[in-house]
Amino acid sequence: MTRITVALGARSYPVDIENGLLDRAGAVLAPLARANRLFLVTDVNVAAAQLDRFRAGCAGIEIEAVILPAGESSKSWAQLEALTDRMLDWGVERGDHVVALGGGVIGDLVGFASAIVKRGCNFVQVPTTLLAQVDSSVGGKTAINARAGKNLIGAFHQPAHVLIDPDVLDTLGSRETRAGYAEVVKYGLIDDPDFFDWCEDNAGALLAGDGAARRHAIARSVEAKARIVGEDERETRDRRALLNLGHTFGHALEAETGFSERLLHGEAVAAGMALAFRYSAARGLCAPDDAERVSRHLAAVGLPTSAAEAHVTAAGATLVAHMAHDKKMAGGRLPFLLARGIGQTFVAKDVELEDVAAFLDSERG
Ligand SMILES: NC(=O)c1ccc[n+]([C@@H]2O[C@H](COP(=O)([O-])OP(=O)(O)OC[C@H]3O[C@@H](n4cnc5c(N)ncnc54)[C@H](O)[C@@H]3O)[C@@H](O)[C@H]2O)c1
Ligand SMILES: O=C(O)C(=O)C[C@@H](O)[C@H](O)[C@H](O)COP(=O)(O)O
Ligand SMILES: [Zn+2]
Repeated sequence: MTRITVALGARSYPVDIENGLLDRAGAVLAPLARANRLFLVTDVNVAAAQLDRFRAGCAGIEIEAVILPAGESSKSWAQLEALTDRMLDWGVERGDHVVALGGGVIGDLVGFASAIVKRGCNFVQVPTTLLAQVDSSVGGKTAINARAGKNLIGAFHQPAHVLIDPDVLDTLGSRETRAGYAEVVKYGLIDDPDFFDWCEDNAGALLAGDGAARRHAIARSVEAKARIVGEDERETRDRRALLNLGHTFGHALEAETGFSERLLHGEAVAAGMALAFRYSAARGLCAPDDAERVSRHLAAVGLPTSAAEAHVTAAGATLVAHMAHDKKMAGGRLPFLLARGIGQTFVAKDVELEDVAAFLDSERG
């Protein structure tokens, strides 16, 4: 088993990565289950694909399973209200460990519900998508979407434990696997050019389900995320913001598609990263060859690399209006994650939104 610790003082926690871990989840969870009972939340697809396995792995523990609709639309006030009521009806106590079995949608929603019910109870992440295993289950960002935009209502609330079983990815669809891969590539682009090289060489194997490639990608990603979160848990030091590479553009694209299945989060991030690199090149910050290399790799695995490929035709001004709701906004200015090259992402604080709008319009031809 690989264990990576997210080092946050009293709130530190382990991220365990092991094939078949779901079948042995009870060994970790039994000591966390008050009165031998666990409250678990999942979605319909994960319930069909993995819940029986999870239950078998937790033999002897009584599991109250809440099964929600799948997809981004579950990160809503309506689902949050229904879920928190279910938790209270069940009699959840602060010391309980609520289990989030699913992708980033379930993790973000359950994490937020756990942050606010009784002013905070424990939760455990059992991520079942590539995206959730490499990114969303680690770091304690929890949220639902608001009318004004993505993840605008939420809390920082760290899980008590993260259990990653790469085998659960066997049942994940290829589109969802590809979308999660965008967040893997992100770590290479932020500050690890060797890992980007590895991605170029191994994406095919990883996406085809090769076990060694999967384990390497998951462990390297979790190590990077744990390190950055440990340095800047609440995104106040220009460090954690690096994890937002591609997200300012990406969240605007997601908002434009109404947070629907038309554009998955990872697809939006892929297009957003390609846009961030092209915008960096347009400003003379980064070599055009680097920007082309990023797009070439994302396109090679079937991810979108522009607003048009993400099926968004909106004008630059419309996309920039979505960006104005970004949580990074400070003093009326929006910091942007730009790049000086592959593995050289930085926080730029001198970007004018009008300039971004003009760049986006220039992309429309
Ligand atoms: N909190 C964070 O740090 C963070 C980081 C990245 C993304 N996110 C959020 O994560 C969300 C996207 O997460 P996602 O890509 O995991 O999407 P998701 O949770 O919607 O899962 C994608 C689809 O795969 C299905 N699924 C999940 N696991 C499966 C399995 N093992 N077998 C079969 N089907 C399975 C789900 O039912 C769903 O239909 C977005 O809302 C994004 O904002 C949060
Ligand atoms: O953990 C982080 O920090 C990230 O930025 C990870 C992102 O992949 C993730 O999508 C996150 O939810 C975006 O953060 P937000 O603060 O822009 O909502
Ligand atoms: Zn993301």
